[in-house]
Amino acid sequence: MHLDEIVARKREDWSRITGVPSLGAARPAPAVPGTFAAALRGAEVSVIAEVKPKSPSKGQLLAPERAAGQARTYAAAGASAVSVLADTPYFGGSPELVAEIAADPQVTVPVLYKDFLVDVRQVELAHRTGADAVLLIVRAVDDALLKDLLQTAAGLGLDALVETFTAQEIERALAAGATIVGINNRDLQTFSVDLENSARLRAGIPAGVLTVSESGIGGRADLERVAGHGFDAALIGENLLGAADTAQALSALLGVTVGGTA
Ligand SMILES: O=C(O)c1ccccc1NCC(=O)[C@H](O)[C@H](O)COP(=O)(O)O
Repeated sequence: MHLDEIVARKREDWSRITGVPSLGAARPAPAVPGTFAAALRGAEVSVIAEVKPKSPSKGQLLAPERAAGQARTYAAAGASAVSVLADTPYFGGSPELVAEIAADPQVTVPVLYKDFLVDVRQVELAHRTGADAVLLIVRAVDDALLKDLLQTAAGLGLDALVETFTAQEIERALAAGATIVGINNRDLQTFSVDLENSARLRAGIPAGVLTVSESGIGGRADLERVAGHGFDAALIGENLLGAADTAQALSALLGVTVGGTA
């Protein structure tokens, strides 16, 4: 199930939805613009840890009943932000899961709403969950819609992580006004992962724009490599979720041991 198929299904689903779905509960405090961006600044390289219950390439990664607690574990172990899948059919998440995590007082870090956005109403839905930021995938939309999504997010106080895979997509992201640009190491058509993609494309992003290397990042050596290429943050899912002890795996990745610095 590659990106084109996922995006086609999202378009079809949203063409049938009227209005913006209600989440059945009052959303928490309004989003504060810049919260997610601020969390990525400062540290040598920040980690956005992902709550991804399953994936098309790897199948089940996290038992559904453990998904909400996983965000707490990540926040306690030093993640700078958490990314939570809102997509149900392919990734096993939901907007309700994002809302539960965003409302959890023990999740003390910003929350990224992770879905395949093809309609501005999805940004409104993300806002209702209490998330701090949305992911926008350049390849999934045309330039006009990308701008609309970015402007809608900004109008609601949400930051946007704009995901790219090629130099041309980086240009499109910047032209649309992106201030946080992600470079995916996973080719979403073939699922092959190559960390060199981040290294190759990093120079195309000007100073002042926050940068995130996404996918396929494993141990401390990978994170150091990403930091060495000047990235502000790394988005990491599978390699943390596959560890026997995710808190310990994240601490090791960040170079800290419980109670001190490694
Ligand atoms: O993760 C997948 O298999 C996938 C398949 C199709 C479209 C998107 C997909 N992943 C989206 C992501 O952005 C990753 O979940 C994220 O970058 C974290 O990657 P990883 O650390 O490799 O889990």
